Amino acid sequence: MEASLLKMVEAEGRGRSLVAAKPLKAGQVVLKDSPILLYSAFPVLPPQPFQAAQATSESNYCSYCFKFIQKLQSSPLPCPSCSASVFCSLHCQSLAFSSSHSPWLCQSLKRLRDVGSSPLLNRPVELQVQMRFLIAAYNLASVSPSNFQNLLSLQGEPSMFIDSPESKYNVLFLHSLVSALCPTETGVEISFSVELIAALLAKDKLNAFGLMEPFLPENERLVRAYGIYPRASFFNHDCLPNACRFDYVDAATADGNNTDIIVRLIHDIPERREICLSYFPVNLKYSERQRRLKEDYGFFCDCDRCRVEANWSDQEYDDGLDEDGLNDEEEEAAMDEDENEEMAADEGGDVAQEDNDFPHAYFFLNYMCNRENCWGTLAPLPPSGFTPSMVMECNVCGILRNSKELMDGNMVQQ
Ligand SMILES: C[S@@+](CC[C@H](N)C(=O)[O-])C[C@H]1O[C@@H](n2cnc3c(N)ncnc32)[C@H](O)[C@@H]1O
Repeated sequence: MEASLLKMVEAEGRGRSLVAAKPLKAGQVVLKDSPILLYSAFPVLPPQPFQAAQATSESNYCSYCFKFIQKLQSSPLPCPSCSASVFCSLHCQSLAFSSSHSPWLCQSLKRLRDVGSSPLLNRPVELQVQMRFLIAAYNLASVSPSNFQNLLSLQGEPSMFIDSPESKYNVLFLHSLVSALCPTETGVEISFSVELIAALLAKDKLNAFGLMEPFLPENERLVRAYGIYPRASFFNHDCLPNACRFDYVDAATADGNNTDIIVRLIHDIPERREICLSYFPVNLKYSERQRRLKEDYGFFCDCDRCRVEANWSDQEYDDGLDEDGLNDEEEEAAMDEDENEEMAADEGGDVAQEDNDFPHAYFFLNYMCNRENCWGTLAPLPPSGFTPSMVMECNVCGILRNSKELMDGNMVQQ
């Protein structure tokens, strides 16, 4: 955590929360976090019958850094033992062998992938991916006990997975698989009980970030890998976030940390204001947002936007919403807000948005990407010194736009 920028506080009804330790600027990077655990989002066993011509499969990605291998110059290096895991370079391979692809994990995956005897055969994809997470977590306990403790310190209670008979059945099944794979003589001191398996699944569900495929307007954007980012996990949700996260998995990063996530501020933030991300695209309707927050994160959202939209009927939502998701009245409100902001900025003041009936209108016009089917959030590039950047970057499609020309849809570069 950038201790000078963020402070962790306990907030009533929201648990640990991150607040600005001082006034912060639009575009400022408030956190760069590396994963303590990464695992593939692909099922352990390929779908049956396996389509060789399938556009993407596990072997398209480096099993260590999750870069798209076909984009790279060098030919991929399969793991000599399990061969289903491939690496983009000798460097990634040797790092993986001493961490995420240890001999135990490699053997476990090999057993689970054996179509003749795998207990995961014909099991749902979600269960197979949960199994991947659990063996990665067990492996973490062995190769890095301190990072495993970090994982255990994240929010997530076993009850989330053992209170309903169906999810309890899955936990018992996954527990039996993990137990069968665990060596009797193990360096892991923690017992992987049913309760721990349920707690780990809950921690994964509440805290994992998805590393996504690049955006293509005509395709649904799939998750390539999931990661546990111990510090980024402390950001709470808001349906109108003031920060958003970026990742650059396929980029050639100088430090080799291509799986890091970077959290940047969308606009200026005063000291002590909580910094929040949105846990999903901001264009979702009130009922859909509340459903996802309840089912996936176990809470009811009472943010400014939800308080306004709670009184809307579905009809009101649909009436007259145009491409940017705003109706005429809202658009006018947002335009006024825009003018207010310019005036406030000229006067060196802040924009008061609290009393706005349409807290999202200003946000949608200024910070939501208007590229077809993108629904990403725009944040300025980092300021240079005290000078704010006029270039906004979309955290989904990556497009760069000049903030003054945003409403005309002009792009700077792709
Ligand atoms: C990724 S964690 C965020 C950090 C968490 N508050 C903690 O103490 O570790 C997600 C969990 O935080 C809580 N949370 C996040 N946003 C919230 C909000 N807007 N209102 C209430 N609880 C929230 C929920 O319990 C959610 O499952």
